[in-house]
Amino acid sequence: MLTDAQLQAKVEALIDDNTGQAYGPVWQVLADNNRIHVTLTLGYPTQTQQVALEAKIKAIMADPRELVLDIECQITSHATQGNIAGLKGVKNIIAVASGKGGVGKSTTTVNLALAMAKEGARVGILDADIYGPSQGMLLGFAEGTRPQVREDKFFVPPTAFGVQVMSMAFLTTKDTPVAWRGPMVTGALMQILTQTDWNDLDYLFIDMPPGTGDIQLTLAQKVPVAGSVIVTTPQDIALLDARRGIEMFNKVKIPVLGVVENMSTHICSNCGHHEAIFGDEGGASLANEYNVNVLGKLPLSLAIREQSDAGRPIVVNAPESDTAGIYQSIARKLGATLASQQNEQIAMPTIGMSDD
Ligand SMILES: Nc1ncnc2c1ncn2[C@@H]1O[C@H](COP(=O)(O)OP(=O)(O)OP(=O)(O)O)[C@@H](O)[C@H]1O
Repeated sequence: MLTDAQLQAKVEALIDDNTGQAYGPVWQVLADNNRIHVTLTLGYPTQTQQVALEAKIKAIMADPRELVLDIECQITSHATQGNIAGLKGVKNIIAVASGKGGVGKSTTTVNLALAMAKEGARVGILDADIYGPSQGMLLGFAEGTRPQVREDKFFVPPTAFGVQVMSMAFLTTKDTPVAWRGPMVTGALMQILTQTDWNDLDYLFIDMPPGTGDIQLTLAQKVPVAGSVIVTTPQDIALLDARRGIEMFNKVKIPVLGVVENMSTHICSNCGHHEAIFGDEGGASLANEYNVNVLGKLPLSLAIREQSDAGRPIVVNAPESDTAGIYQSIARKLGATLASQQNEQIAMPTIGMSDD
């Protein structure tokens, strides 16, 4: 039988799919004659990998004793740009942005947020896409949904599939935002952000307005963000726009945690053939140029659109599908990338609603 130290060395050398590197000393192994108890402590959630990881550990240990694996997740709060005050009730804000409209930013945000929740994190979504708020529809909220207001002071975010959600659309009529100009939009969004009673979130995803204009820049300066994700399609023009997105975040010193390439291949619904109709590897060349990772690639898929339109995004509607698996993998990589930033927020004041 292997000793604890030998078992420990084996698990430490295992490669973490989410980082591409060996796990290292994040394990605790305690074995007796019948049982090997392994505890893995990570800075990001990875609940959906439990079964696969157990199988991997069993295979490398080749030991007849019973294996018990506990995965513990300790998500810390990461520094914000310029160390601006964080948001009460939220450990990390992740901005999801695109250089231009219609590339699937909202669809990606909702599926990523739901995937992160499935991995075991506490998650929220703020729909800041003021001119086309769609999170309410994507999550199946009835039209006219309004948040509760507690003590005349703060909004209680409605929840869908365990995710806390706030949207300007919950507070306005259909025509309101169109008439607003930039400063009103950013003012209103900051107000919603800080006056919502976010309940103990590990990650708050912000569905940013598309583009890289004044509104986006102001938000990127004011919202206390831990990291950003750029959604792009492989077409050249979208890539050009995505560059502006990356440059905007670089300018305000928000880490770009990765690029998600959406609608990257078309899967024929008759024969299952994959075709890169918008070209290949666009996201990868963008990521190389700016030294950021491609977190994953989503196919152009009828199921993604249909299930989004029906208010049940694919991650909850078809959790066993290959596509849902891609979102899960992206969510884990995103969490792992943020955790690897090693820039923990140290006892900073927070902004937001307080009870006094
Ligand atoms: N991978 C995909 N496969 C098929 N359809 C998709 C995919 N991603 C998004 N869509 C569809 O494309 C349309 C635009 O997506 P979405 O609203 O998410 O884009 P957006 O970038 O947020 O747009 P906007 O600029 O309006 O905010 C939607 O109808 C959505 O269902």
